[in-house]
Amino acid sequence: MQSSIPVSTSSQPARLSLFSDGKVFLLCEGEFARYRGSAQPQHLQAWLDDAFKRAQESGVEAPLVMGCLPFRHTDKASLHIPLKVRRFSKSQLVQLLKSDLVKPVEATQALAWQEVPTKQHFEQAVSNAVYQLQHTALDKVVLSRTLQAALDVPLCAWSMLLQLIEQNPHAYHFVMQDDLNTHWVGASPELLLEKRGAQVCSNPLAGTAKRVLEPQHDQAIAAQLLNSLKDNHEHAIVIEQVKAALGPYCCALEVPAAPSLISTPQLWHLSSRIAGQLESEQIRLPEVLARLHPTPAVCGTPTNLARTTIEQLEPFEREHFTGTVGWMDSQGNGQWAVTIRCAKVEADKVTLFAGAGVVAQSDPSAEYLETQAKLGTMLRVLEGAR
Ligand SMILES: C=C(O[C@@H]1C=C(C(=O)O)C=C[C@H]1O)C(=O)O
Repeated sequence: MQSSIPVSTSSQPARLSLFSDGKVFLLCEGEFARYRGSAQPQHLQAWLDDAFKRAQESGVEAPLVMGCLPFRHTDKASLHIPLKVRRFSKSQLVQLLKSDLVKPVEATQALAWQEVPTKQHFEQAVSNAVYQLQHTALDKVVLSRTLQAALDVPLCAWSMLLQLIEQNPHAYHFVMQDDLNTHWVGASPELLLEKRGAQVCSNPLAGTAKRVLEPQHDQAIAAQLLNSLKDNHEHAIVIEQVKAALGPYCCALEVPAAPSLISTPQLWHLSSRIAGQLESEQIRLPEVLARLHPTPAVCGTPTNLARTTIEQLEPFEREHFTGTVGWMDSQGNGQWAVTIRCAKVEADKVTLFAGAGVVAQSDPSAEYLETQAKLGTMLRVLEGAR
């Protein structure tokens, strides 16, 4: 069976990737094995079992798998087992980035952003979705858009990471190298799944409002979000599905009765931290991830109808955007964040992504503004990263 597993074994010390939960920063160097195969859990698990065994036999110390699982189960996963994993605190990593990893680029370039789809097409897509939400079984769908810019001078993903850490200290930061010239960089506020022994945790976010500088007005916006029927409806749909996905694996599951508020520098979100105790520690993380992903925070409900609607209405490929990014050890413990507030950085192009949950009461121009506010996380970074 070995030949059907897409394995590559190489040692390219230049390969670097990073994942953090805002406290511990895992810097991964080199590559013992790479997986560019199906994201289906049975394929993934077969590769993981084999690759971890070979890594241990070859003397890789405490091997981890790192990488991204795409939005669509039918797209390819991008995972690797690094040769070496180093753990840093935030201040240690920032120091390392400044002294070693960040290459200042002399020429600055003003990025000429192109909206894909255009504002008009995005708002039209939201209107079409609202019609379907009012007339079909569709309950919620998340529609997204991109900003794309050509690059005269390559962007340094590590320099972007440094800005992200400084501007968004409380986030899941990541830099993942997809191929030699492609990095995914971001600071996600959303935990899809964490597993430590038999303890699992998920912290879905859904329901968003843009923050303002004036503190009293900002608090009023937060209070309005907490009381908004539309946003609570969007949120409840996600919580129901996360509960249904985790429930069968757990002997105990704690779900807050109502959402609370969390903030990023730009946004308020409705948040629910769901904690569970697995019936058995042997339950495999990839299987639970596959059951959970995609939640209606990034896809919609019913899931298949939402997926079809997204394929009909979004004129670009999401690839890793709204997938999941993270790490797992050979015991199946790990952390996986939702791949949002991110950029795909290629040699000659950068793409930013953002989406918004659409329900029957949605207003197209408000959803456009919500995506614009979400794009602000990466736009702010690009102002200082070159
Ligand atoms: C899809 C994104 O965000 C998701 C959608 C949210 C919403 O609709 O309110 C909130 C957080 C995320 O789950 C994004 O940031 O691009």
